[in-house]
Amino acid sequence: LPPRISYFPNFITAEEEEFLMRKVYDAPKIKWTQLSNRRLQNWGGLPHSKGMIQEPLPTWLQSFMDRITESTGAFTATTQPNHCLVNEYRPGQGIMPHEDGNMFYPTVSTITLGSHTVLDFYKHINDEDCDTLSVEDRHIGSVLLERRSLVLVQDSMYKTHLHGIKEVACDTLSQSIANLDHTEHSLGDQLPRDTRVSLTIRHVNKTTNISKSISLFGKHKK
Ligand SMILES: O=C(O)CCC(=O)C(=O)O
Ligand SMILES: [Fe+2]
Repeated sequence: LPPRISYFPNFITAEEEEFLMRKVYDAPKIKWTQLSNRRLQNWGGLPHSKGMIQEPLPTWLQSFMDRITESTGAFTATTQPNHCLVNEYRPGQGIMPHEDGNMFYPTVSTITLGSHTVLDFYKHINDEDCDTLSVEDRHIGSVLLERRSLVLVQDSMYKTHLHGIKEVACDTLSQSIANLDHTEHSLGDQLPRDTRVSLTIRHVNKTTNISKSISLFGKHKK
């Protein structure tokens, strides 16, 4: 795959995985947003092009975000992760190919809990010679995300490629899995999916606080 993807198997222990799962499922029901093909939780504020109104992150989450910063060097002093999106996928659920966009620093880090998945990468639809190709013809490779792993997607893989997860209940590992040698699995393995919870940890470029945002949205008249 083009630069760059970094894969860290067993980034967290089984106990830490259980701890994080418990924290996610202990969150109040109102914290969940139900989409047609998955559920999600937002931590740190709602990303918005005018600036994310920052909310304090719980310490259980902040400590894992700090570990990513300290152990990977993927974020700089001024681009510390400040946002976490929790996605829950049941077997057969996924996410359409998309780009994460310029609200975020061009690094995304994802911790996978509960089940593996396969993250697929595609050439961008705006690429020359690409506009006539089908989605499958634009597929350039995939990464197997095992439970407890961390993956970093940076640079051109972030900026000029799309990523997505197929809506299947079982993955058959093919040649297109770029990190197969760094996993516990082999070519041809069939891996049924269980419920997967992912923590997508990013730096939101533009942030604001509540008083700044009130004036930003024009409600603050003197
Ligand atoms: O669940 C994942 O690993 C990917 C989530 C994702 O791409 C997103 O929320 O933008
Ligand atoms: Fe994404």
